[in-house]
Amino acid sequence: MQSLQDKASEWSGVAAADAFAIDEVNVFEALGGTPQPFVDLSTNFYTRVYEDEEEWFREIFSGSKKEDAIQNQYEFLVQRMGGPPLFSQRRGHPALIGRHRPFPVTHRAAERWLHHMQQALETTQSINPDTKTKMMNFFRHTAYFLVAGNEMTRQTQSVPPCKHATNKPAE
Ligand code: HEM
Repeated sequence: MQSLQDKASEWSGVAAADAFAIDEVNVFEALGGTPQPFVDLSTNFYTRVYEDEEEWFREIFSGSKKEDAIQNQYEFLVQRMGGPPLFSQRRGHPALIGRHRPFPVTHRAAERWLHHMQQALETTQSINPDTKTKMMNFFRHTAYFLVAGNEMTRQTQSVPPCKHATNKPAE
């Protein structure tokens, strides 16, 4: 059976090695060792999401306050990119597939999410070009990993561990 990682690579067009190039250096330290670049990116991203002209996509986020969504995302990114475990301290294990279970994470939604993230990255000055490329590969792969996970959770309750939420090897 094709694993979620394999599906993520196939659907996103990003090989696992490129998706996890973010683990080859400590991105958090490379960007100055403060949460600020991640706050900038998440604010930029969610401002686009909450103002999206496509109502079907904007609606997916209607259950959360924009400020909370920004905090959840930037704390996750700080942690995942090599900084302190801000997300887990406040929210627990990232468990991304489980946390996205209430939402329609379809191929179409993934493309819209990635469109906003691409634009947010392009207009965030505090992240250098090389890091932007690495982060976008991680985002593309993760988005499709979540699409594959969303399809799977409709069939089963248990989800396998993933490398998208931790840089420790999958068990
Ligand atoms: C594929 C399309 C995606 C959709 C439609 C989607 C949708 C959502 C929604 C509606 C929320 C709730 C907002 C909140 O209250 O925080 C959320 C939260 C979150 N998403 Fe996504 N997401 C997608 C992709 C991603 C990707 C690619 C990542 C990581 C790289 C990600 C990471 C997160 C995190 C960390 C949270 C906060 C979870 C929590 O604190 O409970 N999402 N997402």
